[in-house]
Amino acid sequence: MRDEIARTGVVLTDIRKSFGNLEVIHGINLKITEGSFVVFVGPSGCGKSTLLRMIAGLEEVTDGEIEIKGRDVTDLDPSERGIAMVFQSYALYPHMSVRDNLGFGLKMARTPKVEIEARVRAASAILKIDPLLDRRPGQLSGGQRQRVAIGRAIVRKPEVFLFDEPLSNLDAELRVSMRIEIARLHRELRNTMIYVTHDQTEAMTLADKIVVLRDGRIEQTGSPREVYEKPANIFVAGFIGSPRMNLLEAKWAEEGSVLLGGSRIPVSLDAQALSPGEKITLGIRPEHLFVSTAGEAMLQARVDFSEYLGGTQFLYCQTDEGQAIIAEHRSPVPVDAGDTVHFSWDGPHLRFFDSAGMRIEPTALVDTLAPSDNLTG
Ligand SMILES: Nc1ncnc2c1ncn2[C@@H]1O[C@H](COP(=O)(O)OP(=O)(O)OP(=O)(O)O)[C@@H](O)[C@H]1O
Repeated sequence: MRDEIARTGVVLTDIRKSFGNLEVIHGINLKITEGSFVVFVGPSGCGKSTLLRMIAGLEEVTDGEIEIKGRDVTDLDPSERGIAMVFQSYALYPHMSVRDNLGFGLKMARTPKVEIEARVRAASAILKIDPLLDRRPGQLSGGQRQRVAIGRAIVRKPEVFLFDEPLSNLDAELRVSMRIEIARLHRELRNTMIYVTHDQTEAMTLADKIVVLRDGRIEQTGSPREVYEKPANIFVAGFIGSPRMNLLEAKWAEEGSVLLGGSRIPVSLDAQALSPGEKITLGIRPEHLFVSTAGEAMLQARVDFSEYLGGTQFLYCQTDEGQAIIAEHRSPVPVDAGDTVHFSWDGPHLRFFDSAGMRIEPTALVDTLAPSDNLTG
């Protein structure tokens, strides 16, 4: 028990938030291991920023408790919580030099001058911003400003770093390099980091654990591999991954087969809870659909659009039954808009969801996999 408390960076217990009469966070429970990198993702308005701001103390909780490193901080001021937050807007003081921006929070906390200087030096060395220390924010590029904003968080030596879409004002190339810097920073500092983003790649590459939110509730928490390979439900399956997982409406036929359109397709699913004729959704990722011959195909579709991206090609198709599917086509065989294509897949890549949208664990399938093939991440 003691060990668990020591290792727990942040604990949210039954967190609720209302604005006026409108409840937007509906009882969130989450344990964040100390030193881990947790990313909140979800559609616009699902409550990512509100949750982060409540952890920061910038927003009051309506109900529930927040603990940081075993200490109840629910009613503490932001400055007393041991957190530092990095915003999308950088929030730097325009009239101060970078050096003064970095040291300002410490100065306000009456930290001795030598200590401030030492911490500013250490942070600027970590972020390689030494040559910028005497400039003002207006004389910096977007990436440099964000580096200063991160530096300002580092000098405070927080227990927990909170990032609210820190890279979304940067252009694509800079986002990639800053993303790598943030990953490096986490590896060096080993602090707990909680990060809100819209960007799938940031979530997948930075997170130890992804928290998928929808409408103020957690849909799933898991490693990037878990949420990608074993989505808990149709919502997560459709949200994680770009392009999204194909979700095909089908009917359970009998043990070992489903009806997809007019065809009976063999599946390795031991679903005793399903009865013949019951609706079932098949999930298959674009990269797992491959162009095959008519004889072995599971699916026939017409290509509406084709996007050629060099290393790969996305085919946007309609099945004969009018279901939209996206396939990632990597073979050298050319496929163009207007073509009719036969698709197939390997059974283990298929995911199954019941009529309530929850994933059905393919027990029979898992039992027959070798341990090294198991999908737990
Ligand atoms: N100050 C506020 N007053 C009233 N409603 C608010 C306030 N702040 C947020 N909300 C509402 O709370 C819900 C969650 O908002 P929040 O900003 O946390 O979502 P988000 O997931 O961060 O969205 P986005 O990805 O668009 O930034 C939304 O419905 C939003 O309209």
